[in-house]
Amino acid sequence: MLAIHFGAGNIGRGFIGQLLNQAGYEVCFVDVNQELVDEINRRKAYTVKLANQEQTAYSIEGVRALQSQNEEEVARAIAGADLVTTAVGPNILKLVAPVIAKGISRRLAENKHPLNVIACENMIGGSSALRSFVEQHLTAAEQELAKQQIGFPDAAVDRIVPLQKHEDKLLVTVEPFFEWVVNESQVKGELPKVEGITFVPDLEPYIERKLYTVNTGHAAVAYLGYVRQIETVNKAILQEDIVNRTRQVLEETGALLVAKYQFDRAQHAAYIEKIIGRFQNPFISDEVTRVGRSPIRKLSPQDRLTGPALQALQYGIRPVGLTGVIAAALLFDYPEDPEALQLQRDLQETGLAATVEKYTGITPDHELYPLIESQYESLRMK
Ligand SMILES: NC(=O)c1ccc[n+]([C@@H]2O[C@H](COP(=O)([O-])OP(=O)(O)OC[C@H]3O[C@@H](n4cnc5c(N)ncnc54)[C@H](O)[C@@H]3O)[C@@H](O)[C@H]2O)c1
Ligand SMILES: O=P(O)(O)OC[C@@H](O)[C@@H](O)[C@H](O)[C@H](O)CO
Repeated sequence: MLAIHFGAGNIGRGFIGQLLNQAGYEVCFVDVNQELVDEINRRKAYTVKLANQEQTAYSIEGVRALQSQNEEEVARAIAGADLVTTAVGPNILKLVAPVIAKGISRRLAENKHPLNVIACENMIGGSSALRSFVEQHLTAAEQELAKQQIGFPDAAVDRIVPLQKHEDKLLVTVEPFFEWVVNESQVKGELPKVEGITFVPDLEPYIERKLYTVNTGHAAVAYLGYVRQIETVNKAILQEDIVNRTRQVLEETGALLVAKYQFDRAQHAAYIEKIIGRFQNPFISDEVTRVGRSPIRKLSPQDRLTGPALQALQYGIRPVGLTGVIAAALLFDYPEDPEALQLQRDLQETGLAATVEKYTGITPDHELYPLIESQYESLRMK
C-alpha cells in the first residue's frame, strides 16, 4: 500500500506519516523543501518522540520523498497510490492542486481503483476546498470520472506539534495525544484501514468542536501571551488573567457547541479541561508566534475566532471573550509573519474599522464591533 503525503513538516512527519507507517503504508512524502527531501531520501527513516516523562520514541522506517516541483514523478506516484494526504497549510492547498490534478488525470486513464485524498489542515472543509482547486485543472470528462472514483473526505486532525529545533533535522517531538476524524460519507471505495482514524457520518460537529475549542483556546493563549511579551504557550497559560480569559472564551464556544450540536455539557467541560492541560504540558515548548501564525487566516469569517463569535450571537451568547481575542490578534505584529505585517499595514493605512471589516466581515455598525474596538484600545494601552 502506497500513501503519498504532501508536506513533510511537523504534522506530516509527526502525526500523519507516523500513523500511515504504523498502518503498513509505504509513505512517500512530497515537499517543496529540497533539504528536507534529500535528508529523508538519504536516511529513509526518522524518529517521532513523545513529549512525556518517558520520551517514548518511535522509529518510522522505509519512507522516501519527492520534490513537489518534480511534477512528472509526483503525478506518477499519485497514479499508483492507495491514499493521498496533505498537511501543507490551508493557503498552500491551491498550490499543490495542479500536481494532484495531474496525478488524478493520469490515474483515471490507467487505474480504475478508487482513491481518497484527505487534507489534514486546520480548516473547515479542507478536502472539499482541495477538490474544488483540483477540479479547475481537470477536463469536464475527467471531472465526471473523478466524481465516481476519487473521494475527498473532509477531516479534523488534532495533535500539538511545536516548531522543531533539534540537531537531527528529521526528529519530531509531538504531544502524546492525537485525534484524526474523517467523514466516511465522502470516502470512495473501502475505508482506509488506519488505526487512529475515527470515521464519522457527519464531520461538522467534530471539526467545529476541534477548531472552536483547541484552536480557539490556543489562539487566545497565543495572542494574549504575545501582547504581554510571553514567548511560549505553557508560560503564557501560567498567567492568571490569561488562563481566566482563555476559560471565558472556551465557555463561550462551549455554550455555542453544546447548543448547536447537543454535546453533553459535562463531557464538553471535561474536553475543555483536557485541552487546557495539553497547553500546560511542561515537556513542550510551543512558541506563541507559531500558534498565532497567519493572523489574517485566523481572523477570517469561518475560522476559530470570528466564526464562533458570529455564531454565538445566533444562540444568544454575547462573545466578550472571543472579541477580546480578535482584538489581541489585531495587535499581533510579529515581524517574521507576512500576514501580521500586512495586518499592521492595513491598520496604519486604513484604521481599525476598515481593517476589521476587511478581514472578519464585521462592519462598524455590527453589534460585535464596539466590543472589538473597546478591547483593542484597552489591550493597546497595556
Ligand atoms: N503543528 C500542529 O500542531 C498542527 C496540528 C494540527 C494540524 N496542523 C495543520 O497541519 C498543517 C501543516 O502544519 P505544520 O505545523 O505541520 O506546518 P509545517 O510548516 O511544519 O509543515 C508544512 C510543510 O509543507 C511544506 N510545503 C509548503 N509548500 C509546499 C508545497 N507547495 N508543496 C509541498 N510541500 C509544501 C513545507 O515545506 C513544510 O515542510 C496546517 O494546516 C496546520 O494547521 C498543525
Ligand atoms: O496550525 P494553525 O496555524 O492553524 O494553528 C496553530 C495551532 O493552534 C495548531 O497548529 C495546533 O497546535 C493544532 O491544531 C493542535 O491540533
